[in-house]
Amino acid sequence: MAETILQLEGVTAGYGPTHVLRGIDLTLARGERLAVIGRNGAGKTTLLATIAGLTRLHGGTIRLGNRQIERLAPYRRAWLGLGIVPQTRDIFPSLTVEENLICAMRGDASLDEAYALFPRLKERRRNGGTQLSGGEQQMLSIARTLMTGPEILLLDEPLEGLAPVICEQLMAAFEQLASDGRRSVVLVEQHADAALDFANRAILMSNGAVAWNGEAAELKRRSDLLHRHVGVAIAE
Ligand SMILES: Nc1ncnc2c1ncn2[C@@H]1O[C@H](COP(=O)(O)OP(=O)(O)OP(=O)(O)O)[C@@H](O)[C@H]1O
Repeated sequence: MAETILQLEGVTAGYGPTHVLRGIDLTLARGERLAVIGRNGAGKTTLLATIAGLTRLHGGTIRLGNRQIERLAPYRRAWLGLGIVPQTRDIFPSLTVEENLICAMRGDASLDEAYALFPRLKERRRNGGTQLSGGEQQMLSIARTLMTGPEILLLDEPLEGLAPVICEQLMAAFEQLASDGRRSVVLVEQHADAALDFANRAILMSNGAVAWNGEAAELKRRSDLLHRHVGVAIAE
């Protein structure tokens, strides 16, 4: 059985005094691809943000490998191998593409690898952050997180608002990133069909809790669950 790389137990978290996550238990194995599915406001972003240390933790534990990390600052979690690509992308608009990448670079990360994954970024390397299309900004946000050398990549709705052709390119890049089985990927996505095709495991979130946890392929067949928790049916 693959080694457990991330484990949440009884995690309750939110913003200030507000509780959004209510007792989350979750494990992630090395090389696993986990899809996180749920309606707007279910707590998907809050789950990723809590793993990355960006919310107020009210209770529970988070282990990364054999370390307990729930009290560590976000930058220390990043050093330990957690990389988050936020829904807001958060690229530095006054820096060029290359400068955005260089300022995140750690260890043996290389620009060549980032450019091999997203050749479009190489073409745009001297452009400022504000001169990029939405798809290019998303590629930059992903590539910049990769410069930190994450073992776990947390992707928050990376396809949101992007044209189908760009979505296909991004999904192909995720496939490539997960293909050697060393990196784990957690993908929060409204496009449940694309997320479930990519993932091997999935959770359904509802009202700040995990309502279902199992094989992604099984969830794809469970149109009753998808209907109830997401309001969509996936074409056969
Ligand atoms: N900064 C914040 N301060 C207070 N409450 C927040 C904050 N961010 C989110 N919330 C609340 O937390 C709940 C969960 O939000 P969250 O963004 O995690 O949901 P989500 O499943 O990611 O939804 P979406 O698909 O719309 O992004 C919502 O009720 C939301 O209003």
